[in-house]
Order: sequence, then C-alpha cells, then structure tokens
Amino acid sequence: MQPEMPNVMTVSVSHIRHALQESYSVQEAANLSRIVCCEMLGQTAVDYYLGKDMILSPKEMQDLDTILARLRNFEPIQYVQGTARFLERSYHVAPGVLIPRPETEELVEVMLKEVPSGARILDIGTGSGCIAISLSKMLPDAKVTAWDISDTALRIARRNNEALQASVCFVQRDVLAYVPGSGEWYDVIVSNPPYVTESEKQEMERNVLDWEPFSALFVPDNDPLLFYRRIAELGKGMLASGGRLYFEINRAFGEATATMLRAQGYTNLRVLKDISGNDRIVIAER
Ligand SMILES: C[S@@+](CC[C@H](N)C(=O)[O-])C[C@H]1O[C@@H](n2cnc3c(N)ncnc32)[C@H](O)[C@@H]1O
Repeated sequence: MQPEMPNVMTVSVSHIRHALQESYSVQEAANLSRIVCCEMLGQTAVDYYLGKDMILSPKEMQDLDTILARLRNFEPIQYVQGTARFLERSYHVAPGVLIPRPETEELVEVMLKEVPSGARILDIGTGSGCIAISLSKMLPDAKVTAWDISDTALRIARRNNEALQASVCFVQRDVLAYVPGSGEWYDVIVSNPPYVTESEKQEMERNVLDWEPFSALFVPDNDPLLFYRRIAELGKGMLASGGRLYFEINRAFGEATATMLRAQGYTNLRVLKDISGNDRIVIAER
C-alpha cells in the first residue's frame, strides 16, 4: 500500500491533452502536452509515453492551470516556458522579443563557415541576441556589437549575454535614423530585420500575430526592402574593404534584394535557399 500523501492531486496526461485540443489540432496538442509534462512538470519521457498519471502539489496544480490557460489563449509555448533553443543554447524570451527561428540558425551556420574568428561584427536588430551571442561564443576572437531599437529586446539580449557568458556589446539604436560617426568599422554586418509585409498578415498563425512584437516583424507593403536598403547604405560607410553583409530575407524578395545591393555597388552577390527550398539568405561583398 502506498503511504498517504496529503495535499497532492493526480493528473492524467490525457486530461492535459484534451484541455489543449479545445484550441489546437490533435498533433499540436500532443506535442504541447509532452512539453508541459516532461519539460515543465518534470515527468519522465518513459512515464509520459506510458500514460502514467502525475502526482502534483497544490502549487504545481496551480502552475498547470496557468500554463493551460496561457496556451489556450494561443501564447507561444516559448513565452510560457520563458526559453527558446537556438543552436544548442537556451535563450530567455518573453513577450516583446521575437522568438528565434530555425531559418536564423541556418544564417548563423553559413556565417560560421565563412567569417574569420577575429572579425568585427555588427548585428542589426538583435532581438533576443541569438545571432550576436552565437557568433560571440563560436568565434571567440570576434568583436561583436549589436543594435536594437527596442528597450525590451535589449534588456532580454543583455540578460542572455550574461547568462551565456558571451561578450557582445549592446547599443540602443534606430538603424533607420542613425548617422554613422567616423572610425566605426566592421568586417561583417548581419541582420534579420523586420521583413514580413503587411499583406502577409492574413497568412500568419494566431500565436505569432497575437503575441510577437509587430515592430520586429512587419514592413510596409510599398517598401519591403526598407531595412536592407538602409543597412546597405550604412555598410558603404561602415564596412571595411572586402567586408560582407549577411541578410536573412523574406523568401519573396531574394532577387529584388540582390538587385538593390548590386545597384548600390556591392559585388559577389549570393542568394541562398533555406532547408525548405525558399530564398532566405543574401550575402554581398563591399
Ligand atoms: C525579425 S526581429 C530579429 C530578432 C533577432 N535578430 C532574431 O533573429 O531572432 C527584428 C528586430 O529588429 C528590431 N528593429 C525593428 N526596427 C528597428 C530599427 N529601426 N532599428 C533597430 N532595430 C530595429 C526589432 O526590435 C527586432 O528585435
């Protein structure tokens, strides 16, 4: 006979799955309930897949109710957990900062093959700091600076920089308004700027539209290359000779971005595809 455990409650995995199925497909509810049970409530994967009940304290029960309410309100699981994985590292995320995406991991992977370790790197629109911090950790001699316009993003990026023991220098700066001073040189400028056009909103999931910051995502329909054009202009005065731009782009604008960069005098243009076969990265040389 089991010893009596006061004040605990048993919760079944199927209760959690069914609660989530009110808002998600069967597959999505299954994925989310595995994360809730195993990553947030400490159930082992074996017990989860055996469908064993969990024994929760009143506090854990309250936490579970909050988690389910947030998920049923379409809040992204990364915000509910407070973390997102990016290239094997865990980044703190919260509403107000973009959740790092796998396409951006691909951008950093390309850079790691090409950028020399002592490079001076500028990341424009750093968000959680995922690009800048990854480069700082994996190219230990690089000198990495990162800009963002958003207070929230910079607070979170600085917290990630400290937690991951990286050495990125973060600066609050509006790239659209910035006039560079003299003597500010970089070998590489990387950016994953806002690039979703307003008209693409209709195709987006509720958990992105309702929760992720608009200022991190959207550009006007009539000027989808706004950020790329501005960064390319800045690059002409801030990139050392032979220096490079690395951009993550909207898949609809690969050729348009390359044409704009060529017109600004950049050379050795490359448009690379992501794992899904979409134009996703543009690289150009000064
Ligand atoms: C698409 S998010 C990318 C975030 C992060 N680099 C990533 O890849 O996950 C774009 C970022 O650009 C920032 N941003 C938007 N407008 C900006 C501006 N005018 N100047 C500087 N940063 C800006 C947003 O705050 C946001 O963090």
